[in-house]
Amino acid sequence: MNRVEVRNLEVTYGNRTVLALDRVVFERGGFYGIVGPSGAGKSTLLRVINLLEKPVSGQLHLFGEEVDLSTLSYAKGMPLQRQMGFVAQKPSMFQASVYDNVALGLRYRKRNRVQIQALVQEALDLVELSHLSDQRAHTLSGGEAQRVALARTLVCEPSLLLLDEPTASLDPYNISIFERVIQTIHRQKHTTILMITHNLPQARRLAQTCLFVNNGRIVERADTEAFFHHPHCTELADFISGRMIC
Ligand SMILES: Nc1ncnc2c1ncn2[C@@H]1O[C@H](COP(=O)(O)OP(=O)(O)OP(=O)(O)O)[C@@H](O)[C@H]1O
Repeated sequence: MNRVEVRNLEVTYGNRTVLALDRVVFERGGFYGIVGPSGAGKSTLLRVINLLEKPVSGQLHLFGEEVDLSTLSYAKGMPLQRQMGFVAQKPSMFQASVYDNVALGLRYRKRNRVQIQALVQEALDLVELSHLSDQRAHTLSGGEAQRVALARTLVCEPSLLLLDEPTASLDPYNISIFERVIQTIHRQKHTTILMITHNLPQARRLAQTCLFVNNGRIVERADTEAFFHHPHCTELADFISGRMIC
């Protein structure tokens, strides 16, 4: 996979512009933390990249292809979307077993039964939930369900993993498993990861580069160490110290 590059992006709701970006590049294999106050436009950015949002204007360079976002057809978007994985804050489980939930994407991709069994087993082992394979997914605890959602995404081996506050509702035990899994995937598969989080220590722990989004713009971007230790703009300094009034 090549870099992900967004250019000339404008997203509006009614007459309000909620995201306006000239250019942002995410290098292949990078782990990016996206932080910023509520309503800044972080989720909108991830939805645009995941082709779930049709902006007024914008170009996307994705998996070596140039995409005009405002005119993108379903037929062109679908194969690109299949190379991405998305985990949101709240997992939604299908009314089926844990196994079937994780197998779903592989069945869409027409993998054979033996391959599916091996890959689902591997994904459930990774999130430490093999023992719940036969359990109905809608009976899982919130933390277990989120780990199943992660397994369901990773089993399809996405080149680009989009995470939108994935651990916001989890307890420390589940957070540590979730973090360990995405670090492993990043290290072993060189998956590009974009993660929105309100948990600043988490962004510091995991991300190589952080971006600060405020009022629909990327106001600052830096290596994680510099981002937290030497913020350039006052808004970021205020945000990090908890002084920002949203
Ligand atoms: N479908 C929609 N219709 C109208 N306004 C919307 C819609 N989706 C998002 N918005 C608005 O766009 C702005 C950006 O929303 P977005 O969800 O991207 O923010 P965010 O930075 O992810 O916030 P949070 O951290 O609270 O999740 C917000 O003001 C939100 O109310």
